[in-house]
Amino acid sequence: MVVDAATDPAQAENGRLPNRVREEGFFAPVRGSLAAIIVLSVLGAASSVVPLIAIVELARELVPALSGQPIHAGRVWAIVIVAVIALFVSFGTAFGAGAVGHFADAGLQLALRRRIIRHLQRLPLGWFDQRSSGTVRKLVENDVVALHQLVAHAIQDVLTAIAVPVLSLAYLFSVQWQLAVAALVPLAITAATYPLMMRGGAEKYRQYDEATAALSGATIEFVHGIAVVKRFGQVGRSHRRYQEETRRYVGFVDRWTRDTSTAFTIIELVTSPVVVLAWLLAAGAWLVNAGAVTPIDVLPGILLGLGLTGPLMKLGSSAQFLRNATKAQQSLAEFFALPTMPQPASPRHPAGHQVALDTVSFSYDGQHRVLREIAAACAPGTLTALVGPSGSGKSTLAKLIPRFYDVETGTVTIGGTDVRSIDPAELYHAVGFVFQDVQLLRASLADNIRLARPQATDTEVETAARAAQIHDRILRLPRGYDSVVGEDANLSGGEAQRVTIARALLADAPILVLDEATAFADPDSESAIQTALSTLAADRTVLVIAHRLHTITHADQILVLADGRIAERGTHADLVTAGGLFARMWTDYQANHARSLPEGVQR
Ligand SMILES: Nc1ncnc2c1ncn2[C@@H]1O[C@H](COP(=O)(O)OP(=O)(O)OP(=O)(O)O)[C@@H](O)[C@H]1O
Repeated sequence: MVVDAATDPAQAENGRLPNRVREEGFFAPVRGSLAAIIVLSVLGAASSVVPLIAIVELARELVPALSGQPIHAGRVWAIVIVAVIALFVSFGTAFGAGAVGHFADAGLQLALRRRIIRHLQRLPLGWFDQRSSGTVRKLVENDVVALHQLVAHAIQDVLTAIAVPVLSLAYLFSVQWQLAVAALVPLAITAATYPLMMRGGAEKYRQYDEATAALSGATIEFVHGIAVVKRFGQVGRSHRRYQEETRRYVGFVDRWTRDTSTAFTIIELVTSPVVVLAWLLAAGAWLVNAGAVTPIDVLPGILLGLGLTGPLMKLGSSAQFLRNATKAQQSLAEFFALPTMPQPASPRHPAGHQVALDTVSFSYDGQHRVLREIAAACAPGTLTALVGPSGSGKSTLAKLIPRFYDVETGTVTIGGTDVRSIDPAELYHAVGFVFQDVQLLRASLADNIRLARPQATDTEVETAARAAQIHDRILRLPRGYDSVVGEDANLSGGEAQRVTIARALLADAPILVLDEATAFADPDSESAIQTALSTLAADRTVLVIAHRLHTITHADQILVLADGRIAERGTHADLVTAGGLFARMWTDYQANHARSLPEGVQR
C-alpha cells in the first residue's frame, strides 16, 4: 500500500475540528428535529382519538332524534367540524412526524458518517492494519443505518403506542367507567403475559446473536474457502461445520419459538380486533342487561376499546429496533472512543532524509515487547535490508517509520526530527511505503498511479509505470491506462504490486519502505524490478524487508533481526564471513534455492 498525505483530506481539516463536535452525543445534530417529532407524535395521537370521540358524541345527539327528540343542529355541526379538523390534524401530524423523522435521519446519517470519516482519518494507520474493510463498512453502513429505525420510526411508534391508549382510557373513564374497566382487560392480560414471553430475553437475544454470527462465519468459510478446502480434500469437514451451525441455529430458533409460543398465542388472541370486539360487546350487553348502562353508552367502549391494542402491538417491533439501535450506538461509541494519533502542537521540519532509530522498543499490547533496544541509521542514497526469521519484528520495525504505530520508548527520527513532531502530511509525503497488502482503488490505472500526485502528466505516469516494469502489461489491457481496476483491469498479485511501486515512484517520496515478500512475486520481472529499485535507491533512503536473500546481496547494510533485537549488522560479505545467524540463513537459503538462484549471485 502506498500512501501519501497529499491524498489525505484529514490533514486539510486538522486542527479545525472543534472539540464540541467530538464531545457531543450522537443525536446532537438532530436534537431540534427529535423535539419536533415528539410534539407532532403526541399531537397526532391525541387528534387520532378525537374523531372516535366525535362519533360517540354524534351518536348521543342523533340517536335520541330517532325517537322524535329535536336535533341540536349547531352542536352536530360543531362536532362534525371538530372531527374533520382533528382528522386532518391527525393525518398532517403523522405525515409531518414521518417527514421530520426521515429528514432528521438523513441529517443524522450524514453527520455520523462525516464524524466516522474524520475519526478514521485521525486513527493511527496501524488500526487499519489490524482490521478488515468489513469492520469499517459495518461502522459506516450497518451501525449508522441501524439508527434509522430509531429516529425515523420508533420514536413516533412508541409515543403513539403510549399516548393513544392513555388518552382513550382517560376519556372512557370520564364517560363510562365500567366499560373502561372492560377495555382494560385485554391490556392487563397482555401486560401479565408479556413478561412470561420475554423471560430470560436478554440471554436469549445474546444466544441468538451468537448463533447468527456462528452461522454466518461458517457460511463465509464454506463459500470463500471452497477452493482451498477442495484443494486439501476437506470439503466434507467444511460442509459439516456449515451443517452443524445451521442445525444449531435452527434448533435454537425452534426451542425459542416453542418456549414462547403459548404466551405469544395468548397475546395475539387477546389483542386481535375480533376477540376484543366480541369481549366488549359481551361486556356491554351484560351491563345493559344489568341496567348499569344505556345501549348508547356501550358505543365509546367499543370504538375506543378497539383502538387500544393496535398501537401497543407496534411496541414489540419497536423494541427490536431499539435493541439494534442500542447495539449500534455502543459499537459507534467504542469506535469514537479509540485514541487518535497524537498530532504535534508545533510541527517541525526534518532536515534531510536520514532515517534513524535510537533505542527503540515497541509492543502492540503494552506487555509483550516485539522490538527491543533497536538502534540503526539509514543514510540517504543507501539501501538497508531487514532480514530475520518469521515473527522477528521486521514489518513492525518498518511500520514505525511512517507512524503506523508510535514507539514505546526511544525515538524514530527523519532528518534528525522525531517522526512524532513532523506534521503527518509532511511525514506521508516523505515516506512512501509498499507493503504486502496491495491496495488498488476501483479507478483507472492512470488514476491509481497518480493517486499521490493527481496533477502528474500522462508522460510522468507512463515513465513511472515503465520504471516499475508494468507499462507493457498495461498497454496490453483493452483500454490501456484507462482500464479500471476490478472491471477491465484484472491484474495478478505481482502486477498489482508493480502498479503500487509505480505509484510510489511517481509520489517521489525520498524515503521508501518496501516489503519484498510480494514485490517480487512475479519471477519473470524480478530482475527488471531489481534494476528499477536500484535506480530508486540512488538518491533515496530505501528500506527493504527481504525474504529472498539473493535480492539483497548488494544492500549497503543488512540488519538481522532475531526476537525483536538486531542480532547482527553489516554487508552481505561481512555477515557471511562472520559465520553467525545470517551466514546460517544464507547457507539454508542457498541449499533450498540452489536451482532457482539467478546466474552470478554472490555465494
Ligand atoms: N497487529 C499486531 N498486533 C499484535 N501483534 C502483532 C501484530 N502484528 C505483528 N504482531 C506480532 O509481532 C511480532 C513481530 O511481527 P512482525 O510481523 O513484525 O514480524 P516479521 O519479522 O515481519 O514476520 P514475517 O516475516 O512473518 O512477516 C510477531 O510475534 C507477531 O505475532
